[in-house]
Parts: sequence; structure tokens; C-alpha cells
Amino acid sequence: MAEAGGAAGGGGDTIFALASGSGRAGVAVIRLSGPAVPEALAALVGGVPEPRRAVLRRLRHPRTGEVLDRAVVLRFASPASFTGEEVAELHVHGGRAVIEAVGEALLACGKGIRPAEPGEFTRRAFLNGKMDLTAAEGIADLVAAETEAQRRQALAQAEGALAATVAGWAERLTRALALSEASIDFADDGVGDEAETEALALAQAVEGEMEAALAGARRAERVREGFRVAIIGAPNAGKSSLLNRLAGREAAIVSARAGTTRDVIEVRLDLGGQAVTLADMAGLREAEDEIEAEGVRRAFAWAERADLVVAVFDGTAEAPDAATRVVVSARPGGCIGVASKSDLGVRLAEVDGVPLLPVSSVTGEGIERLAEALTAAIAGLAERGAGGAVLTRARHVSAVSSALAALRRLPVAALPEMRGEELRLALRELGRLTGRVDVEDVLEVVFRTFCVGK
Ligand SMILES: Nc1nc2c(ncn2[C@@H]2O[C@H](COP(=O)(O)OP(=O)(O)OP(=O)(O)O)[C@@H](O)[C@H]2O)c(=O)[nH]1
Repeated sequence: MAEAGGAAGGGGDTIFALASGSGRAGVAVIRLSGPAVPEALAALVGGVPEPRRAVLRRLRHPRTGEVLDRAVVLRFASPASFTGEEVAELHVHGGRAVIEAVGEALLACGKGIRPAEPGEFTRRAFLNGKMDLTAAEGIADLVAAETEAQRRQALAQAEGALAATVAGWAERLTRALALSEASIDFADDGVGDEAETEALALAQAVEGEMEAALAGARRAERVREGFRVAIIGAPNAGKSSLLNRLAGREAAIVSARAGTTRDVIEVRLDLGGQAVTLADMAGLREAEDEIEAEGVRRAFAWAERADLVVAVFDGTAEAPDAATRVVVSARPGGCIGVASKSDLGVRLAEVDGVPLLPVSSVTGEGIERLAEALTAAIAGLAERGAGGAVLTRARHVSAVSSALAALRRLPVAALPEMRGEELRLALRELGRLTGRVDVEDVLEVVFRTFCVGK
């Protein structure tokens, strides 16, 4: 971390932002970080409180002396703070006017005090060596987490689970590099071969762990972003009605006219603690016009990338429709079959060995069972490949893939010098992952997604 740390973290400015949510609330927390925090506190509350002791103070405008609010003030002295800088929290009453007045008072303190950019607190924490880049990402995910699984995964990452795994890989590869170099130096003494063998063994073990981590990455990414479930079926099969029933609200338009849904309609659900994006789409058939044709194309594309498909067959029909049947047969195991409109009597019980669950969006029959089946299927997907290092983002996957590619080239590298080069390359990729090297180009990508106040 040392390379990225140091004075670069503060940039001299002192920043502030509302750290709690916007909107009326009992308490709002305004957070400050930077060298001018003690002076700002002196100007606002008439003194600099002892670190880590909550004190109740009148908060005054530094120029007019007008009392703005009574606040609980909490100060953290550098470096023992979230950002590593001087930090303070002002717990004020959570009204809009209070928050605005305090913001204005802070600006009136001068001394390079300004509102924070999104993610700037965490960015400073990272630059001051308080956490690595993966932990910073974990914090962003934790703030954004909507479900239990997301919260758990994000917290583990924020607490350094991925960083620890990567550090373990880097340590062994560094040792392999040292051995590899020693083998060049001592080639004549006969110890070279032994060192070389040990270096390769170390690299191979890391290789295996990286492969396992990459295999679990899709699952981790899904936990973070939500699993994708497509509702497919013929026009008028009852897809939109089913989506509305499952979502518990009228998200999609239901109409007796076939071909009503033309674009993909997505709703977010929490199924057993997992975030799920459930999508209703155009009915699969020969489209009657260009717009519908585009809808059908999008439907196929969405369904293809889906983690799970709910195939809706019109339960009152004598035979299953061909297009939906094709999709079902193409996804053995990745499909839940439904016979819709069960209140009108069901004639279809299974399609090509896939049992159909009778469901009625009118009476609600079977909806609970369908939700349970979906929850179990998603839980199964989330379980698959669980454990080990968790690569939650494309950025992680790309860095580990590149490192792995370098390690795979090791055994075929003709010269020991070339092997050293590959090991350095792999280490560099791991450094990018944690933010130890090439920081600037990844910083923007990582912190762009943060909210203000974090
Ligand atoms: N009796 C009964 N009618 C239903 C049920 N589900 C849907 N319908 C009716 O079937 C028709 C089509 O329903 P939708 O939900 O719009 O079907 P869809 O598959 O989304 O249709 P498209 O958007 O055209 O692809 C509407 O008239 C609904 O009222 C059900 O469970 N029972």
C-alpha cells in the first residue's frame, strides 16, 4: 500500500458531505475529513473535542454567531480514522434546512473546505493505506446491498477476504520468483534444478486456486448484480400476468391482445435473500410487424443470457407451442415449466419430460409453489462453486485471468529468465487488483460508482 499512500491522500482540501441518507430524518450525520477539521470545529462549536468522545455542542455560524442546531460532535484524530486524516462527524437534526445551514457554515469556515465528490472519503482511505482497492469496492457494495446474500458477500470483501487471498497468491509467487532467480545464479552449483522445481510447484498451486476462484466468479457477480430469470412463452400465454403476480404489483401491461409485451420488462425481487431480476418479454412467435420482431429478438437474447427460465405454456391449449418448447429442450435443468390459467382447467401436465406446475394468475393457485421452486433453484445456483476467493467484478476476473495466463506459460518457457518475466507479469496483475500498482487508471473506474458521503 505504501506506494499509493502518503500525502497524495489528502490533497490539502478538507471535504464534507452528508453521510446519512437524504430526506427528513431524526438525525443526519455530516462527515468532514482533512487537515482543517480541528479549525473548523473550533469555529463551529467553539473548541476541538477530544478524539473518540461524543460531546453535545451548540453549532454556530462562524461569521454571524447564529445558533444553527445542537449537535453531537465526534472527532477522530489522524491517523486513527476512516480516511486516515483528521475526521469529524456532526450528528445534527435531520431536517433539510438544518443540513443546508450547516453546509453553508462549513463553507464559511474557509481553509479549503469544500463539498466531497462521490466516493472521496473512501478514496482518501485507500490512498492513505487504510484499505486496499478490493476492500473499497466491498464498501461500495455494502452501501448498495439490497439482499442478505449481497450484504454478506460485500462485508466479507470490505473486511479484506479477497485482499487476503490475493496477498497469499502474491506471497507464494514472490517466493517462486526469488527461487527462479536463485536457480539462475546457482545453476552451476547443482541447486538450480531444485529451486526451479520448487518455484514451479508453488506457481502450480496458485494456478489451481486461481482457476477455482474464476469458476466461482460468475456466481459472485450474480450475487452482487442479481440472478437473471426470464419468463418466456407464446403470446397470450399469461407471462405478464404471472410477472405481476410474482412481483406483487402491476409492472407489466396485461391485455387479451396477443403481442402486447414488446420490450423486455424487468422487475427486481428478493428471493430467499438473493437479488433476482425477473423479466417479462415478447411472446415467442412469428412477429406481425417490425417492432414486435425486434421484441422477439430481444426476448431470445435475454433468455439466452438468463440464469434460469420460467417457460409458460398456456395450460388450456391442447398442445405446447413450438417456439417455447425449443427453448425448454435447449436448456435441460435450467427451466421451470408452468401451465398457466389453471382456473380454466389444465390440459397440459408436462412438455418433453419437464413437469408443468399448474398456476393461475387469477386465483393465485400455484403462485406460492412457483415462488418456492424459483427460490430453491436460485439458491442452488448461488451455492454452486461457493467458497474460496470471491471475484465479484469484471475487473477482478480480468486481472486474475491475465495472471493465470502468465502462470500457464511458465512450464513451457524455455529459459529461466523468461519464467521470471512471467512471474513478474502475474504479480503485476495481482498488484493491479489490490491497487498497489497502476493505481491511477483503475481509481476512476472504482470510485465513479460511489455515492456522495462515502
Ligand atoms: N383465466 C385466466 N386468464 C389469464 C390468466 N393469466 C392471464 N390470463 C389472461 O390471458 C390474457 C393474456 O395475458 P398476458 O399476461 O397479457 O399474457 P402474455 O403472455 O404476457 O401476452 P403477450 O404480452 O401478448 O405476450 C389476458 O387476457 C389475461 O387476462 C389466468 O391465470 N387465468
